[in-house]
Amino acid sequence: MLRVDGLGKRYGRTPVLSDVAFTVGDGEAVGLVGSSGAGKTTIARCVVGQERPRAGSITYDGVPVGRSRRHVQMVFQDPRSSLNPRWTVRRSLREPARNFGLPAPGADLVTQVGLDPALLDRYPHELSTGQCQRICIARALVTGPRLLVLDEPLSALDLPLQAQILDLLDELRRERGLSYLFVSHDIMVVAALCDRVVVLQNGRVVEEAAATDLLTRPQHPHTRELVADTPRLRYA
Ligand SMILES: Nc1ncnc2c1ncn2[C@@H]1O[C@H](COP(=O)(O)OP(=O)(O)OP(=O)(O)O)[C@@H](O)[C@H]1O
Repeated sequence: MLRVDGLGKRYGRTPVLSDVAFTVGDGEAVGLVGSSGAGKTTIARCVVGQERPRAGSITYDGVPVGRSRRHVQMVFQDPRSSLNPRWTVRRSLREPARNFGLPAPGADLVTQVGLDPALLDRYPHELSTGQCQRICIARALVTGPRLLVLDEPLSALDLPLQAQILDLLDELRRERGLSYLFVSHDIMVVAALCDRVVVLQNGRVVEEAAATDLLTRPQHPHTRELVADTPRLRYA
């Protein structure tokens, strides 16, 4: 289980996170929503150990996250810029395995994310954005993680592709028993994938609820705003 407790962070004198606390249970998908600047990416980066919080603790199964990197992996917003343009897909997938002294992944990993293994010898510029995001998801799976932190993984994609990647994430979670911390400004996308949602405003948690309750009975005014601001037709 991921446990975030009393998390605080400042950039210079500006506080960006204050006393943030939540958990992500085994096999659970938790959404982190909030408008731009709420602190979502900062939390995601703290969870994967890319940022050091000023206060609080983040543990995975009781171990500080900095020491459980293999089990907590991240998928970023812009798949194209998060792949090395000079590396083939094969190399991008081999690198995390090498870092952790694991065997190089085979073609089956590429198949699992819905791609043709022939793509292993291609470069990112030869792939579509959707294919790049599938490769980034595959890359995050190389170390056999238990938790994926997904930071706006759909925002570079058009709507039909968003739905496809959501389906893939849902399937991978069921097959592998993964947990997700899914960061998004879009409460509908989060509700489509997640069991539980944490709502953030100005670096504070203002509401936490089951995904279904959040849409039908939002409690906090900011949650109501987020629900009202999102087009309702998608993923219905
Ligand atoms: N490296 C940094 N230096 C200074 N301020 C930063 C830095 N990174 C983020 N911030 C500020 O911290 C606050 C939270 O940013 P963060 O990116 O975590 O929000 P967010 O909810 O992910 O927003 P968005 O949806 O726009 O990505 C913002 O006010 C942002 O300007």
